[in-house]
Amino acid sequence: MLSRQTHDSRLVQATSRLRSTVAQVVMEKPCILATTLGAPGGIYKCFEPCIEKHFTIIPYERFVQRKEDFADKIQAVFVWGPKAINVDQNLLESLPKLKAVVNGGVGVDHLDIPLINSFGVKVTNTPGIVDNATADIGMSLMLASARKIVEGHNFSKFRESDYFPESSLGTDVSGSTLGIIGMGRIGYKIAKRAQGFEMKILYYNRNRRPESEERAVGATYCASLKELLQRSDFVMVVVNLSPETHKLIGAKEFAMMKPNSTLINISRGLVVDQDALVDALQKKMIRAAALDVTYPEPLPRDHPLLSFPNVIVLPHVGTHTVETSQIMVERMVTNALAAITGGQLPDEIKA
Ligand SMILES: O=C(O)C(=O)CO
Repeated sequence: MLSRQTHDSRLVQATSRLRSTVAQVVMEKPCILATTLGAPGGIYKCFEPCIEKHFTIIPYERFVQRKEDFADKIQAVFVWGPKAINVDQNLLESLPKLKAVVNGGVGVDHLDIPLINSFGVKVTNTPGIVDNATADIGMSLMLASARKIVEGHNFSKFRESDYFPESSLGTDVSGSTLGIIGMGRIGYKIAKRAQGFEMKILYYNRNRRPESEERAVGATYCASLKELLQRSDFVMVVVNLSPETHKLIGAKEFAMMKPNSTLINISRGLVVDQDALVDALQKKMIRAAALDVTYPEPLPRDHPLLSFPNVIVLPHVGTHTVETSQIMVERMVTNALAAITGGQLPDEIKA
């Protein structure tokens, strides 16, 4: 029989061996820097197992505290859309082994791709995966605004009398005209859905879609933004943010819209001039607005846009479903693995 002392000392040795093996295994996996995935929204927590199969996750907050321990181990930065930390010169200089900046979502306007590429680092996104969820949020916002869903809910919850006010009357979606600005993959999915609501569909896009595609969703091309704005009851903004689309919808454009029209923005906040939107709402130049995106995000709680009963503001949740986010994370992992192992990147974006 072992003495108690020998037994204890062997136990200590075995535990320490186990710890160092575990540490070694953990460290053998490539490290990724997780920016915003670990934000209070908890997204990162939901998808940890999928990432941890292949990588050791270094949350940004831990990295900042112990840069010297992690800097030369990190091979990919995970960025969850525009709410991410800035992948700037400083960060890039501090990560000598970095192979890829892996973005969850399709828009990459928050990334300086030429700068990142100049460090020999690749950039990827997750195209295609986000289309249905983002189109759904556009439809949800249009329906919720038209039928005053948020106001109805607030009435049920906070009412001071039992009489639903006259101002609670909404507006019809079925049979009305939807103008889609930006007819890429998401715009097209919106047109498909709107067809089911028997809407007249107009679109404005850099390139006209082939006639067969227009026919398939019953969409009519507008040669000018002005024509679309003048004819639409609902204007849905779906373009990418670029120098050409920065504040594309401003005072001049609001003046072209129908007084009973609704602006829906599911692209990027900066495509709409928010001061001009506040002004248009104050002057009743449009009926309402429904926004998934703003600048900044989230909007400060005392922002004038939050004071209008006819404005709905979401905290940029276009892709926030369990299913879509799961597939996005899986795709981010695939892209990161490809970049680290020198394989073919499924979704590389070049400057
Ligand atoms: O995919 C993106 O870029 C989004 O922002 C979805 O809302």
